[in-house]
Amino acid sequence: MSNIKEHIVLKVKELSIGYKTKKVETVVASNLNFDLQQGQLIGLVGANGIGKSTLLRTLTKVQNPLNGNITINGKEIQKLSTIDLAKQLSLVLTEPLVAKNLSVYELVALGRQPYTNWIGNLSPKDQSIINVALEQTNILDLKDKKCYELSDGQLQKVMIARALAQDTDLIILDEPTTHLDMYHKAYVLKLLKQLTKTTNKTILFSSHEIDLAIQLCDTMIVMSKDNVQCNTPKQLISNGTFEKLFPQDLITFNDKTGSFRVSK
Ligand SMILES: Nc1ncnc2c1ncn2[C@@H]1O[C@H](COP(=O)(O)OP(=O)(O)OP(=O)(O)O)[C@@H](O)[C@H]1O
Repeated sequence: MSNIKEHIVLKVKELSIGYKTKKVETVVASNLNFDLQQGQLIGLVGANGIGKSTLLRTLTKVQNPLNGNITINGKEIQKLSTIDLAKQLSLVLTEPLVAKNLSVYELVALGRQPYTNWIGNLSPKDQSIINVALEQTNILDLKDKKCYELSDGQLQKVMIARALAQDTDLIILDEPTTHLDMYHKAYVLKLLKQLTKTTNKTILFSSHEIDLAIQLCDTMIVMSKDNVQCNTPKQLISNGTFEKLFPQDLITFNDKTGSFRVSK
C-alpha cells in the first residue's frame, strides 16, 4: 500500500459550462465532475468545437460557470480575488504575445507580478525564482534575447517559464503544442511531464495531440458529445473511450498501440 497521501488541487462538482446572453443560455457541457491530483500531468482532449477552451476559460475564471462549483486547494474560485487566484493558478494561452518587445528575462519576471509591489521591484527571492524557472525550462541562454527574436518553440518554453515563476500549484495551458513541429510538440509535452515530477505542480493542458497525451499523461479528460470522462489513459483505452471520439469511417483507434490511424 502506498504511503503517499493524495492531495486534490482542483475539484469540479456538477459543473455546467457555456454561454449566456439576456435571452439565451447555450450549454456546451454539463454534469462535469472530476478531481485533479497534485503532481499530475493532465491532458484535455476532444474534437474541434466540443468545449475544451470553454472549460479552461471557466476553470480559470475568465468566464462564469452556468452552474456548479470549482475549488482550488479547497477555495471556491468564484470567491477568490484576481490576485489571490493568480497565486493559485497560472494560465498559458497561445494567442500572439503583445509584449514581444520584452526580453525573455523581463517576460518571465512578469510571472512574479502577484507578489511584487506596485512598481514591480524584484526582490532577491523573486530573482532567484525567475532564474530557477529559466533553468527548469532550459532557456537560461536565451534570457537576454528579445521575445520577437524567438521561434514558436522557444517562445512556448518562455511562456511555461513565466507560469513557473508565478509559483502556483496549478498551471493551465490552452493548446501549448499549436504551431509546433512533431519534435517540439513531443519536447514541450515531455517538459511538462518532467516539471510535474520535479516541482510536484499539477499541469493541465488541452491538445489535439491525443497519441502523445496517451503516452505522457497521468490522467486525461476526454470530452465527447455524450459525456466527459476523466481517468488514466490505460483505463480510458480499456473503456473504449477513444474509439468513439471521431467518426470511424475515417479514423480508427488501435487500442494495442494507443494511436489513431486513417481508415483505408
Ligand atoms: N464567445 C462565445 N459565445 C458563444 N458560443 C461560443 C463562444 N465561444 C465558443 N462558443 C461555442 O462553444 C462551443 C465550444 O467551443 P470551444 O472553443 O470551447 O471548443 P474547443 O473544443 O476548444 O474547440 P477547438 O478544438 O476547435 O479549439 C462551440 O460550439 C463554439 O461555437
